[in-house]
Amino acid sequence: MRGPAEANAPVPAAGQGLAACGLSLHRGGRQLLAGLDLALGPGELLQVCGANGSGKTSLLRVLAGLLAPAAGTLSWQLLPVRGGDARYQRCIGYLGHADGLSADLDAFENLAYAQRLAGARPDRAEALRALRDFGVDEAGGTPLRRLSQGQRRRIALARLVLLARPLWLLDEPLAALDAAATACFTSQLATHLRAGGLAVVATHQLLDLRSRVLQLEG
Ligand SMILES: Nc1ncnc2c1ncn2[C@@H]1O[C@H](COP(=O)(O)OP(=O)(O)OP(=O)(O)O)[C@@H](O)[C@H]1O
Repeated sequence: MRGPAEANAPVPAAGQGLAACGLSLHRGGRQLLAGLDLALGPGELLQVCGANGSGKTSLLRVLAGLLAPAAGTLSWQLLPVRGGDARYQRCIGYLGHADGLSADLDAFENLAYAQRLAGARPDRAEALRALRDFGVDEAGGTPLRRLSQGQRRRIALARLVLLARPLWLLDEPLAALDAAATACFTSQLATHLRAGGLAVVATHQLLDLRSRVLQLEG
């Protein structure tokens, strides 16, 4: 059942979680965001929709600290986020259009690398569980260059779950996924939210979960 997704719903007061205040952004000579406020608390999902070029990716990159807005501020857990903020970066699970995986490594090696980068000890059993959750455990030993785009996307999503960051910022997570993988991802996202995680998802295909929806007009 689709939850009550409210388009451009009123923004709750900023508090624990992610808050953006007065975000403005120009790109390619166009104003994409003008004084945007948003706040997201534990267990909340924001879906960002809009036509091609309306600014979904740009907004996610601003929220991830990868792109500086022309104006506005960002805060996380009530503290301001500054460029290159390591405290904030450790809390984000960011997945862009590109999967950010090495094509020369297999899934286990990619996941182990990601765990090491995150300062954790690689755990093959945990990696196997995450790959199994996305139905790609049997392909786990194959270099990614020999896998399909959808299989690679599944592995990138398994990495997201494995790293267990509280704030997910996801750009078109359903790209290249079939119906089974879409259902797996939706279930994993619901589990993340139930556990108090937060998520901002840019999508052309609304997820069947209780959420707020931000419609960008571009
Ligand atoms: N690197 C860049 N330099 C200059 N302008 C850019 C750059 N990347 C994007 N833009 C501009 O920003 C606008 C918004 O792009 P963005 O990728 O955020 O849109 P989007 O809503 O994610 O689109 P899509 O649905 O196609 O993924 C684009 O129309 C483009 O004009």
